Formats: sequence, structure tokens, C-alpha cells
Amino acid sequence: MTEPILRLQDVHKAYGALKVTDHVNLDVRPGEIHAVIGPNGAGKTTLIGQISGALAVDGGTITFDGQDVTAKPMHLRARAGLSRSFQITEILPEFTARENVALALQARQGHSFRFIRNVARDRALNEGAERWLGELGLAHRADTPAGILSHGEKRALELAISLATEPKLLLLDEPMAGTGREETDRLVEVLTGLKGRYAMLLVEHDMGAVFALADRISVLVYGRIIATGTPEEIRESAEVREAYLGEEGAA
Ligand SMILES: Nc1ncnc2c1ncn2[C@@H]1O[C@H](COP(=O)(O)OP(=O)(O)OP(=O)(O)O)[C@@H](O)[C@H]1O
Repeated sequence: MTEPILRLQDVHKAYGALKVTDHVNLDVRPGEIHAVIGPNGAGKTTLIGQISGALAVDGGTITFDGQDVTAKPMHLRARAGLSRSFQITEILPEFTARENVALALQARQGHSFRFIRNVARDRALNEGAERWLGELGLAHRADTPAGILSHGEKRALELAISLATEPKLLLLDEPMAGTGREETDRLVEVLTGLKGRYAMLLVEHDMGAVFALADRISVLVYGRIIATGTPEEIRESAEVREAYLGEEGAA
């Protein structure tokens, strides 16, 4: 079997007596969308923080792309291809959508920020940026300052910025938060288009989006993963229904 791109073994963290992540075992396979769902306060944000390196673990091991990254700082994990998107504003509002992506491409090539003024003239960067914008349905917004894009378009732009860094795993932290129905549908469509090409760990409250996108779902309740399985298995699990999904998930 192919090695997972991300593996968490026995990861745990407590704040005093509160076990926020409680001996979590989880893996993400190459090309898989693995969603983590759970009620408010279940520990999802903490888990994402531990994976990205923003938060230290109390114990356990995090292996990314074959390397033990448990003690590695966030920037080294990012450099190794672990990209966190959403709930972090990476967009520069004064710059156009194209410039925002071009800057991410430029950063990947190791140039420093002070060359910013050369970006507009660099055709290769602009073409690369346009390719990503096209991929995410934003080609017609290339010249628009990022700050005046709609909320859903900003989310798509954040995704373009993440993808421009050629990640091996995308950590998607509530990408649908604050988006309307139409924009959520659009983002689901965009992510569906990327399916199979990138491994993604998706934390999301919108169950419609989760069940439409995920290959597997893990359910986190009080810091503990109570089930991992296909959307069908999760929907049919009596334990999950009782602990979390309730009638809504059964519908
Ligand atoms: N720095 C902290 N100190 C103490 N308790 C914390 C801290 N950070 C989080 N917690 C607690 O840990 C628990 C898990 O929080 P976390 O934000 O990870 O949950 P979540 O599943 O992401 O919730 P939501 O779905 O509402 O975003 C909560 O009870 C929270 O109050």
C-alpha cells in the first residue's frame, strides 16, 4: 500500500485537565481528501495547529512525506510542502489577484519581497499566476485588486496562492466559513476539480461540502477520533450519529 503523505500517531495535547487532542491517530493518503469533522470545541483547530507546526504537541509523532516533523517549526514544514490555507489572511488587498499569485510563485523561487516592483514585468510569473487563476475560475478577475473581490473569490484566491507554492498537502481550515450557498457550491466545484491531484486535510462545518468532497472522514469528539471511514460508513455509523451528526447527518 502507498505510504500516507501525513501520519499522526498518538498525538496529544492537554490544557490543564482538558485533553484537547487525545491520542489521535490519523493518516492522509496521497491524492486523498480526508475531512475532520466534529462539534464546536472538539479540538479541530488545535489539531490543524499541531499539524502545521503552529502548536507543539505534548506527545506523539507527526510524519510528513516520510520525515518526522514533530519537532520542526512551521516554516520548515511549509517548505517541505505542508501548506495551510484559510483562516489566515495571506492576501495583499492593494495588489491585483494576478500579482498576489505571482508573488507566491516568486517567493517559491526564492526571491525576496523587495523585488516586488519587477513582478508586473515578469511575464513567466504572470503567466504562471494566470494559469492558477484560470484553474480556480478567477481568470476574469486577474486585474482586480484582491481587496475588492467577493468573499468566495478571496477564498479561491487564497487557494491559488497556496497551490502556487506546490504543496504536497493542503490543510484547509474551514474554507466554507462565512460564504453564502452559491459561493460554497462554487468552492466545492473548485475543490472537486483539484481532487486526486493534491492530498487535502479538510476541517469544515458545512456537512454538505464535507460529504460531497471527502474520500474519508474522521470524526473528532472531545479530542478523540471516534470513527474514520468513507462518507457512507460515517453516515451509517450509529456511534457517530449519536455523538455528533444526529438526525441532520442521517438525512
Ligand atoms: N490556549 C488554550 N488554552 C486553554 N484551552 C484552550 C486553548 N485553545 C483551545 N482550548 C480549548 O480546547 C478545546 C478545543 O478547541 P478547538 O478550538 O481546537 O476546537 P474546534 O473543534 O476547532 O472548535 P470550533 O469548531 O468551534 O472551531 C476547547 O474546549 C477550547 O476552549
